[in-house]
Amino acid sequence: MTKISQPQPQPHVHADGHVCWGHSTHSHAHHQLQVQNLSVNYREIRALENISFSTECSRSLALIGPNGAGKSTLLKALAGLLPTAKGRINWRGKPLTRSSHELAYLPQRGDIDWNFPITVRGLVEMGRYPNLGWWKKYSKHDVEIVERALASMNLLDLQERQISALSGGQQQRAFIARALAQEAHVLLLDEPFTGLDKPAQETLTQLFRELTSEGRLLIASHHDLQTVPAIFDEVLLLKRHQITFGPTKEVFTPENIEASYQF
Ligand SMILES: Nc1ncnc2c1ncn2[C@@H]1O[C@H](COP(=O)(O)OP(=O)(O)OP(=O)(O)O)[C@@H](O)[C@H]1O
Repeated sequence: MTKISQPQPQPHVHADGHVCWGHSTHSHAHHQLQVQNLSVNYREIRALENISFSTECSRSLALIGPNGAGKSTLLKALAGLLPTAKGRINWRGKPLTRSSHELAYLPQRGDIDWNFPITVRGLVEMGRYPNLGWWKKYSKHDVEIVERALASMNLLDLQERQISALSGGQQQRAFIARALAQEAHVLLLDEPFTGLDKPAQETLTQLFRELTSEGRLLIASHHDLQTVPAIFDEVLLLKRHQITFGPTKEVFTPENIEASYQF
């Protein structure tokens, strides 16, 4: 059987200078994520009510709000891990589904079993699973992509190490490398900065810049209000319902923060 080689996703520059990550076969419109009137329930409890926003490739969006505001719920709904009670989630004009290879979800650190016996390389190779054919055999192309993902996260020296034997920052990098190996366009990250020391936070901030500059869309829940303007260009303030959404410079104001946290 002949394997038909897939075109590789890569950054594309639009006529207006905007960069989008993806395949050359994708439409030339900016890759947009549109969330319309989204509500999510846990059984009879409504966790999110009427969320609407629209963002696109090359952006980094922070989900901000107090404990229980619905940040993780929104990320899980975007990842297709929770059913929506109402509303729509569209990516590039079509409903976003869990099976989309273009989307990678990184759970909260506490939700990951760090003692699971797997090496860094094994974890990153898992990122290729959705892209493999039914015969589940790695091609040279898959190996190259795994190598590239390990290299870009500076993990080549640690690739044979068990994930349980990494520092918090290294573990975070290993999970992001898995998302890169998946060649995901949209990265959904649940509290990626939590538990990282200052140097690791700075490295992750720099990595965010690199990922958005090559046209990916990053959406992350975030607790440290001080660092929001330096890391994220858009903000969605939540308290089960939507307080506000927009560019950080415009909507990340003391009034809106207070409305969300009710200090
Ligand atoms: N599995 C579940 N079953 C029932 N209710 C849940 C479940 N998971 C979360 N909830 C509830 O949904 C609401 C939103 O929770 P969510 O975890 O999305 O908040 P969050 O903003 O991520 O909070 P935190 O900052 O504490 O991580 C909370 O009231 C929470 O108790």
